[in-house]
Amino acid sequence: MLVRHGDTEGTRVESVEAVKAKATQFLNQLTEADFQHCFQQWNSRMERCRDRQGEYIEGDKVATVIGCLADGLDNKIEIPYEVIPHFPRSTVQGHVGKLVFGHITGVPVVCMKGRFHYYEGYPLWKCAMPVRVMKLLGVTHLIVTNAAGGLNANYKVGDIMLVNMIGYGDRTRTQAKLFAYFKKNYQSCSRYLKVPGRTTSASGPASPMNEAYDRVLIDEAKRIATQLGLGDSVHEGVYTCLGGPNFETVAELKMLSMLGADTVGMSTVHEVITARHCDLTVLAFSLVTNMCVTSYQAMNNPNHEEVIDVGKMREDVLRMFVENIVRFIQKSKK
Ligand SMILES: O=P(O)(O)O[C@H]1O[C@H](CO)[C@@H](O)[C@H]1O
Ligand SMILES: Nc1nc2[nH]cnc2c(=O)[nH]1
Repeated sequence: MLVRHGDTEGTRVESVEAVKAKATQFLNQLTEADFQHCFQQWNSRMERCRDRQGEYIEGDKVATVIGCLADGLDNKIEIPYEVIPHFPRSTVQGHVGKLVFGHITGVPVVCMKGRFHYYEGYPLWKCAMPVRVMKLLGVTHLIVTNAAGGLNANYKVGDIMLVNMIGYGDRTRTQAKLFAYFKKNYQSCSRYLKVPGRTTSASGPASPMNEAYDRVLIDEAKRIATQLGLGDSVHEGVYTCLGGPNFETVAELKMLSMLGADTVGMSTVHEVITARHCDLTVLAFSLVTNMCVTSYQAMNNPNHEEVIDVGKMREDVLRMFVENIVRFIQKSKK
């Protein structure tokens, strides 16, 4: 499932408060039973899909969060978020808001056309909810992509960075929230997700994150990059997620740089935490859509248009890259 590079056409910063108000109102009405109901609905909806499409539910599936990939899938079935019970809505302008099922080189996949961000007013558990839905659909591997600012001075616009570690601008609060959520919903979630070997504790179920990003997939992705002639433009590094929707101040970037961050974005981390909690194998990468401005003297400013343009410019490369990774995943499971 991944990210709509080239799919985002503007962050509706001005409407965040309105979205927050709506989301809060919605959440206030949401009960644990609703959440369970949502998964049950999904199961039965997907059962109906299976009747029609057979192979979509059977066998191993890969999920990618990549909007541009969704367009190129074979045998597409599109399900708008609106018709999925309790599913969030895409509020970022240009995010189509559809789950797209199909095949990449014969492998069944589901892609998100439009993902959810904290800055849209959704709580993090809700931003990551599609990952749980994917687990329910039988997904085994999650390829998460993001548009990010390049903080590492050796990177260039258009480069790809394979994520090998986790960071979070507001990590403690984020994790506390996620744990609180897991704790509250663990029993019902685990029943549906069939997460083996997980136990509750005072702080919630523990998911080790030190190997969150699968080493085999990272190494294979690097090999594929070399094979595709992308060698010099593909790196491995640390992604940091901040809340957005604003880009960072120079001071924040200096601090993140000192802490060892290589790219900076506004997504991915909560999705990966959730994916690991339900035992999905994860590969994540950033597309460097702009270089972070780390000098007070610099005259250029990052902007969303640049992010979109670079996403579009690199769409073919991303597609080729992900197709090869998907092929490897399929081969390695035989
Ligand atoms: O993280 P993704 O969703 O790839 O997109 C990133 O790019 C946008 C900023 O232009 C923000 O939405 C930020 O989150
Ligand atoms: N936070 C953040 N997100 C981005 N998404 C694309 N570029 C950037 C950036 O520079 N900072």
